[in-house]
Amino acid sequence: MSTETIEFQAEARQLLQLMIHSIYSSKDVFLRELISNSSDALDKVRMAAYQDKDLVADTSDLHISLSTDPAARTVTVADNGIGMTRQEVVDLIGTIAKSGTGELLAKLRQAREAGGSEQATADLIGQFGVGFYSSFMVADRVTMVTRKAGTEGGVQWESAGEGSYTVTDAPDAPQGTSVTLHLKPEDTEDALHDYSNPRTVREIVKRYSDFITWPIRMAPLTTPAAIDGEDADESAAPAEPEVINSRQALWARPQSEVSEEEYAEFYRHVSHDWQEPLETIRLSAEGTFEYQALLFLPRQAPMNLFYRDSARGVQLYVKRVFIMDDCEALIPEYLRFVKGVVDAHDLSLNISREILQQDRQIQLIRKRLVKKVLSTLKSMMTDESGTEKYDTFWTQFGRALKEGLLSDRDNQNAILEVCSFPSTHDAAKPTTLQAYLERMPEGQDAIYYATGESRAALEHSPHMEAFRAKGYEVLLLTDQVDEVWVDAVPAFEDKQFVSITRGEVDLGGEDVDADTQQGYDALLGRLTTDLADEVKAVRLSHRLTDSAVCLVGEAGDLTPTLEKMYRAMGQQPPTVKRTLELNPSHPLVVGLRTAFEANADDPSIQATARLLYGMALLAEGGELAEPAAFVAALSDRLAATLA
Ligand SMILES: Nc1ncnc2c1ncn2[C@@H]1O[C@H](COP(=O)(O)OP(=O)(O)OP(=O)(O)O)[C@@H](O)[C@H]1O
Repeated sequence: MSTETIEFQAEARQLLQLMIHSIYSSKDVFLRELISNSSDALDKVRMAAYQDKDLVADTSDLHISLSTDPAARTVTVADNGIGMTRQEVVDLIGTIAKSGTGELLAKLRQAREAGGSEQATADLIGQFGVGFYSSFMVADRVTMVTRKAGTEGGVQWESAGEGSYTVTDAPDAPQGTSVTLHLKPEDTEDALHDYSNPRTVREIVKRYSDFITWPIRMAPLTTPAAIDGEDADESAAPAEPEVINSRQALWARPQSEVSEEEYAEFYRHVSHDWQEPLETIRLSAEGTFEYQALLFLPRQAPMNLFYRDSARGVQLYVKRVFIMDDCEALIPEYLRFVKGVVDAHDLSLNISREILQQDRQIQLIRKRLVKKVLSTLKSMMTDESGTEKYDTFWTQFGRALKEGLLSDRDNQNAILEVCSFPSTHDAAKPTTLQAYLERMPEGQDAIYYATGESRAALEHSPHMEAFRAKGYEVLLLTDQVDEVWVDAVPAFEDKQFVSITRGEVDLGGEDVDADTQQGYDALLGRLTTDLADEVKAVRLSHRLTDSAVCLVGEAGDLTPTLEKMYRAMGQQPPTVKRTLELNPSHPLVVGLRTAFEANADDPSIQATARLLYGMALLAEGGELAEPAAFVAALSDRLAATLA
């Protein structure tokens, strides 16, 4: 196959355009991205050679080499790592195969059209982890030559970052990948430095990639003639390539010697994030079973946090040797946003993913990581100097963390301790459960909550009336996961979670007296028959003060929101009938009883029963099955009152 011209996939093209016209203040980061890719490629070839003894790959001198050519205005980042096949080049470089890409691009466009801040746009772009494409921030043409380890013959890829790229055979390509950037003119005003100057390159490597464990070699200039800033001693013998990174694993260095900036750069390397981490967590164990971990909480949720393909887990090293990315066995799914590295000293180098799941050491490490993450969250939450970090964390990752209430029973309480929930106490700020308990008035002995689709609907639902009257705070739970965990978590600090929309409530108020109850028995029986298709029963209510009616479920029943969620997923859950509760002191209910007692055969009784049921649905923010029938019945009733 000779030269082929191929169009970039539409999303890739859009993203490239954004990169090219990028307003990133720091264009230097392209180098970090390329070095990071090379480092990954070296990790991969070492692992591949280890796992497949027949692989014809050269792993004798794995390294990254940088070279510049000031005259030609190029800079090249090369590695002798895993490389790519022709098909991989097309699939990995020409397309973006991440779920959520379309939505994020749409958000970006909106942000731009709305004149959003440059930082906001940059943060959005950063969520893509644009890696290789960042080359086009500094280059107007990029050439990549690559050969997959263990295969013959390579390919050359080239593009100006416009609509298409070319792929050509490169029979003599060495193992690995070499990326050459044909640099745009220097433009200091636009923070576009002269990346063909070795000194500039060296400084950037020191700043961003010092910890990379592979040697990064800087080739000497072939023309030592006066390069601005580079000490050229013409009498000296031709210099050897020089290793310019210190190669020290951050997690193995004493904590006091590692700067925040170094942690931040390392975080960017492992996470592909462009921002700083929100929190850095270190832990280590010595003795018979030794390991170190360096974990990070990101500042922003990745776009695919709630997609199935969301990568999870931290990197696993064994005695400084990279073993695998995304090691799921080390981190439970609900902590999938945690990034970082675990370096275990006593594992076998050729441990597989399957074996890892059962390895006792790994299970122990995982247990400790989880506890440490949760205790870190607790410190963030109770930090006396402010809870901004915790607040950011909760906004970004609270939804994911709450999944742990279902999947990690052992840590249920520790998770509850670091959760926050919107509540009726303060519309602007969610509350912790501890704070809720502290505010509980005398006489309240449960944690009350309501689940539903929006805060507004819950706040105005009739179910809330008696609680408001009593001054009891109610948690307003509107995330999908809330519908599920509330049934799985019995209590917090001995206080039960009680739904205000399910079961009978007894707020210790005045009971409906026996006479009233008796007076209503016949009507309740009749309404239960009339509404048999819609409700389980009709009874008098203890929870209404202002409204005439409301619907309540039984504890453990599917809630209306859950039913809807199942339907949205294409399932057909059994329809759950609820109980209709009437407020015996409401004029409408009193009037209905009078009408019923006057003439039990009056057809308007049944019509009113249906209207009451519809009203109860509407008041809680629900949807009527037949809105037109409801409206027809309502206009009939209204017309009758005017006649
Ligand atoms: N030097 C390289 N050697 C081998 N494969 C590479 C190299 N550079 C890039 N690739 C392949 O191309 C893919 C895309 O690279 P790119 O930099 O765009 O994104 P990424 O590194 O996967 O992650 P992110 O998009 O989060 O930065 C990589 O995942 C890798 O498979």
